Amino acid sequence: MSVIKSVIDKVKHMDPDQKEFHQAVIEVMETLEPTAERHPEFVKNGIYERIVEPERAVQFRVPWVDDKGQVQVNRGFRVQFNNAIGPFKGGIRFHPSVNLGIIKFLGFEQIFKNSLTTLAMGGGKGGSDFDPKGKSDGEIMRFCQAFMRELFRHIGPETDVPAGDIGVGGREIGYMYGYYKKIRNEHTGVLTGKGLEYGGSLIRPEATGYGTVYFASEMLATRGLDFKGKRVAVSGAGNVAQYAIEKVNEMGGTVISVCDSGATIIDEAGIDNDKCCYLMELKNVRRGRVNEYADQYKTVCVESKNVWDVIREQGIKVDVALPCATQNEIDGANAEALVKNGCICVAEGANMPSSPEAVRIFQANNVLYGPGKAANAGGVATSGLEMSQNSSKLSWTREEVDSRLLLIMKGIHKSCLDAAEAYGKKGDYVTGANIAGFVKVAKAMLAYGIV
Ligand SMILES: NC(=O)C1=CN([C@@H]2O[C@H](COP(=O)(O)OP(=O)(O)OC[C@H]3O[C@@H](n4cnc5c(N)ncnc54)[C@H](OP(=O)(O)O)[C@@H]3O)[C@@H](O)[C@H]2O)C=CC1
Ligand SMILES: O=C(O)CCC(=O)C(=O)O
Repeated sequence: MSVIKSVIDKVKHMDPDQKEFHQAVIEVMETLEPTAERHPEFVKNGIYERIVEPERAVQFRVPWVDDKGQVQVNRGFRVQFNNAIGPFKGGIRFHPSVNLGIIKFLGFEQIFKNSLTTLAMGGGKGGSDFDPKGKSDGEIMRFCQAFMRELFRHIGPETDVPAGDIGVGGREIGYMYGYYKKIRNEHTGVLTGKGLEYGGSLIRPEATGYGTVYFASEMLATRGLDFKGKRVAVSGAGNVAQYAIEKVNEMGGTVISVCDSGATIIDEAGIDNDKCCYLMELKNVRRGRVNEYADQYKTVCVESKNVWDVIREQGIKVDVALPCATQNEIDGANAEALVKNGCICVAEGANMPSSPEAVRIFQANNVLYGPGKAANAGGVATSGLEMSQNSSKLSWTREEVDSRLLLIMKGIHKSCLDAAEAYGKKGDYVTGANIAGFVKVAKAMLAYGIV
């Protein structure tokens, strides 16, 4: 039996209920077969067995008091997956669906993504099953403080540097950083995505969305195409979606959709910059639902369905798809429909938003398909730039950070294509991203011996 198959079997056997983690491991491992043939030293030193096992995974109790004075208890996690090339690095997710398997899938993906950025960052991820929806600002603050009351002992600027993800934005980072500073009595780059006044980087809020569009633009350029005049479907309405919309508008495309977990909006006239500002205020300040957008602009609003279901059911034409909400939002039927409706490019702002069947359909139909670990790496890359600025106690201009982000995304695109070609899979961004990300980490692990 090949080492790859035996690693996959072992992962399934050890944690049978962690289905998202299995999905991520299978997707990566199946493309790494040729690296085992070319690098027998990786096999001999157990690199494949070791890379699927987190360095450590911490689970903890998060007790907090709600506005009615009642004690609530949530579960917190931090999975420190691999620090071969730098401190553990990856976001924190607050969402009721969070469990150990989801955090492990995200932490595992982060290893390869962070490696692709070329910056010195290992892979990690954390979160809680806490649901921020409908909570008051005071409740969010008390929860963030309770979460940090345990997390602080596991993190540090040279150890593990968390950031935001679903349900964790600037407000939550502020509360967590403020509490860390209080109990450790130190001002240090222990979190990224911080406010500009206390060590954050310009462009970090924009970086994941902008980076995804930069990556898509590079993919389109391989076929002599660009965003001008393209109809673009975006899912989600949060951080990544908002700045993807802003960048698509700048590049001359028309974004026709957004969604949250309550509804999908189809705006045939396009979500222009004014409407995007409205969406940002709605989501980031008023913390409302996207159906208010439909009331404001008299657009189509389909309750309880995601963007991809609506596009399939209504036969909506789309040139470029940017899934920016959550894992497995595009299933096989949705992928078939996107292909049928003319989609030529999919760049994943979210982590693992396409199911394995959807990925197969995109690739079989020659769609330019950019997996999340490459396409959305701009967020963590800019977190890496925030860490650099914190270490040197400097703040770079918006132009400087954005130009570095663009260069990094171009570099990731090239690394994916180069690795794919070097391993006989020309144009396959999945294989390219996995191999390019993996080989660097594997070589570092090899250098350390068995630890
Ligand atoms: N923030 C970052 O820097 C990075 C984020 N990512 C990934 O991007 C994705 C989005 O993250 P981000 O924008 O930060 O998170 P946000 O919390 O800011 O936004 C998430 C958006 O997706 C929607 N959403 C979540 N689940 C569903 C669902 N099941 N159906 C429909 N809509 C849903 C949310 O709606 P609702 O509010 O109703 O839940 C919300 O509008 C995630 O996969 C994340 O891991 C990747 C790299 C970096
Ligand atoms: O900025 C970071 O550290 C993490 C971003 C993130 O969570 C991700 O890339 O999925």
